[in-house]
Amino acid sequence: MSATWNRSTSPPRLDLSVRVPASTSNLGPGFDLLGLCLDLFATVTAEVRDDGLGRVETDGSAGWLENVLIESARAGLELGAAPDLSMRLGLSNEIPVARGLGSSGAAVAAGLLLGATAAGTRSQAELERSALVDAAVELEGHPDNAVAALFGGCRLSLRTATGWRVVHQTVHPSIGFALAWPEAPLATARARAVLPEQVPFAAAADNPRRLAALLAGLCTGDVQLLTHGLVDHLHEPWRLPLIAGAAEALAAARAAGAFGATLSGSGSTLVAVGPVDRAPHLARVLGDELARHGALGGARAAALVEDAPRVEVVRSRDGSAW
Ligand SMILES: Nc1ncnc2c1ncn2[C@@H]1O[C@H](COP(=O)(O)OP(=O)(O)OP(=O)(O)O)[C@@H](O)[C@H]1O
Ligand SMILES: N[C@@H](CCO)C(=O)O
Repeated sequence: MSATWNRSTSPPRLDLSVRVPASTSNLGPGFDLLGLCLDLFATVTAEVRDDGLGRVETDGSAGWLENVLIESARAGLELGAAPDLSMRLGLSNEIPVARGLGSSGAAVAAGLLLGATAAGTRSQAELERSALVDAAVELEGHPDNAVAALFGGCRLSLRTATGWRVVHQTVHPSIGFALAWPEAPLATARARAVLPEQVPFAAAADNPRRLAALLAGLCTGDVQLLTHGLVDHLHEPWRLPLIAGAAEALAAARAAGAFGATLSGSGSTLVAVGPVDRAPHLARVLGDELARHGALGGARAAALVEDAPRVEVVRSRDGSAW
C-alpha cells in the first residue's frame, strides 16, 4: 500500500477496488469446513472520504448484497480503528446470488478488505488478512465461503481454542469443476432451516470417512478416493428435495463420467467434480437435466482460483492534487 492521505480543505479521497472470487463449499462431507474458490468474480469499488462522518453506503448497484457489503466494510473500518471514514461502494457481480456460490461470502471478504485497507492507508498500519477471519465468520455465520474468498484457493477453517485456524488444501490440477444452477434462488437461511437436529449414528460415523477420502482425493487426484469422498449424509439428503431436478442432474453427471456430484454450498447450484477436460461437458449434462425440470439459470465449467484477492488503489487524491 503506497498511497498516503494529506488533510486539506476538501476531504481527501481514495478510490479502491477489489475482485473477489465465488466459492463452492462443503463438496459433500466438508460441511461448514471447506470452501474452494472458483473463477466467477464480484468486483467491489469504494470511494473513501476522510470526512469524519463515518457514512457507509452503496451506489445502488449491490442488490441483495447491499446490507452485507455495508456491514462488512464498516467492520473493516472498525477493525482498522477508522470508523469515521466514509465509503461509497459499488458492485459489479458475475456470481449468481443465493445459489450456493458464496456471493455473500465474497461480499463479506470484499467489504472487510476494502474497509481495512482504507483504514490502513490512513494509519500506515496494514491489517493482517488473518485478523479479518473472526469478523468474516461472524458476519457470514459460517466460515467456509467467506474465508476461502479472503485467502483464495481451497481452504479448511477450523475453530481452535485460540481462534480460527485456516488451512490450505491442495487441489490436484487434473480435477475439474462443472456448475449448473436453476433460475430460482435458494437462500442459505432456508436451506439451513431444513437440516435436522440429529442424524443417525451410522450417518455421523460415515461422514468423517468420506471427508478423509475427499481431502486425500483432492490432494492426489485419486479418482476412487474422490468418488468415495463426494458423498454426504449430514445435509444433502434434506436439501436435494428443495431443488427441482437436482437428484436427477447429479445422477446424470455421475453417469456421464463425473467422479462425484453434489450440492454447491447449500444449493441451488450443483457441482460435478471430474476430469478437468470433461468439465464443460459435465456442466452441459447438469444444466440439461435441470432445464428438463424447470428454468435454468446457467451452466459452465469453473476453474480453481488460487490467488488471494488484492485491493488496488485506483487513485488517491486530496483537494489540492485533484
Ligand atoms: N429472497 C431474497 N430477498 C432478498 N435478499 C435475499 C433473498 N435471498 C437471499 N438474499 C440475500 O442475498 C444474499 C446472498 O444470499 P445467500 O447468503 O443465501 O446466498 P449465497 O451467499 O449466494 O450462497 P451460499 O452462502 O449458499 O454460498 C444474502 O445477503 C441474503 O440475505
Ligand atoms: N456451509 C454452508 C454453506 C452455505 O452455502 C451450508 O451448507 O449451509
